[in-house]
Amino acid sequence: MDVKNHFRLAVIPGDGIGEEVINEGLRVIDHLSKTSNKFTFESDYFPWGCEYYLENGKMMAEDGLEQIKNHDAIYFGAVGYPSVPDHISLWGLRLAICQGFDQWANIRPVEFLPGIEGKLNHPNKEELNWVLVRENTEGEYSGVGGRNFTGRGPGKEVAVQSSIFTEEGCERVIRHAFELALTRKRKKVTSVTKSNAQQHGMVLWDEVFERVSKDYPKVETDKWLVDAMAARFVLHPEELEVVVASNLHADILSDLGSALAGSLGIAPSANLHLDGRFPSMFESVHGSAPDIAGKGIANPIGTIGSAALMLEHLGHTEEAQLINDAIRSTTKSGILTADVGGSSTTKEVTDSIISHISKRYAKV
Ligand SMILES: NC(=O)c1ccc[n+]([C@@H]2O[C@H](COP(=O)([O-])OP(=O)(O)OC[C@H]3O[C@@H](n4cnc5c(N)ncnc54)[C@H](O)[C@@H]3O)[C@@H](O)[C@H]2O)c1
Ligand SMILES: O=C(O)C[C@@H](O)C(=O)O
Ligand SMILES: [K+]
Ligand SMILES: [Mn+2]
Repeated sequence: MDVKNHFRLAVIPGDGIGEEVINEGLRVIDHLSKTSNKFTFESDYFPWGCEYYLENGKMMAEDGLEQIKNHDAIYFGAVGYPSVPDHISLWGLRLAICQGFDQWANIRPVEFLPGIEGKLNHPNKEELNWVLVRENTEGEYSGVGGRNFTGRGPGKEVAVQSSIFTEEGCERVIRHAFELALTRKRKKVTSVTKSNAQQHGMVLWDEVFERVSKDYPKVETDKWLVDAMAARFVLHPEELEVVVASNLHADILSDLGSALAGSLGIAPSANLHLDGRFPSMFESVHGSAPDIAGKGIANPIGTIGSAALMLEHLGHTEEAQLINDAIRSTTKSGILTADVGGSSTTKEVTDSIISHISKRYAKV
């Protein structure tokens, strides 16, 4: 994407800790804007989510997509709260945006930050980093299916939940994984499916992977069934570089990856639409964490890291790097929230990240 020196963000804090962490992310972006002088931005807030649903009967405004389609990017907190069924909240907001704006590549890096113990027993943890590329518009999230169409009585209900895999949908995300691999030190793409059991859609995926891989002779390839891949995340993470998988498989593997690295709270993500028609959306991998909401202890790193992905997407690679460096300096110095073994608050972690950004500019 071209460099945007001024951009408009659509900010959707959503529910639970979504609101808490998005404010921290905005504080970081605002500070960086002022200290770097490289970009300016304005943000429009959209108060959509479960509270909005309880008042209005829908998760976002009727013309919600229309209202945000011309923004340069969407900065998203998290959606979902026990007051609303999860499938209503997810379909009404996150999926409405990801699918409505054809954000077909969900990029989910897994990084091992210094000072965070993590849950992985590996000799070279700090050298590990891989990225999951999640298909983000179809597959198991097609939404196709239904209930009760047999008219059978209580205790005999039937539900159908179908997946849709299209050749074009598979190809664009697989191709993107190869392009991403070309930009990395180790050029390797691993494809994940469950084509032994899912003999239609996932066999199509495998065939497309095979075909696309021929266009990238310099990229090493590998393919695994998802169950074995879950084990491989734990046993041989050094073999992972770019991992491309379906919507549901990559969803599950991304939580596993972030837990291995220490916590769900540290994982960033980018929901990319790369065809120029709609904005992309940047959000943490985690959800609204109702169990810790309102306590001021949520880890803001996933959301702040997502701001770095957003700046990179908007052409500000150096500033994105500064955020990532400041995150690393902060974790290294032991300023950590409880989920990663510390006792700092959400705000204290952000303050530290901001102060590390300031230090970098003081040196220049
Ligand atoms: N993209 C999204 O907006 C998104 C992602 C996942 C879940 N959800 C929704 O969020 C709600 C809660 O889902 P869940 O409990 O399965 O997943 P969750 O990610 O919200 O929480 C899982 C566990 O991780 C912890 N955790 C998550 N983020 C954290 C952070 N930043 N700092 C510290 N700890 C953190 C939580 O406290 C909880 O114990 C549901 O409604 C679900 O549908 C939304
Ligand atoms: O799968 C989803 O879309 C919800 C959530 O688990 C996520 O990872 O974004
Ligand atoms: K999120
Ligand atoms: Mn998830």
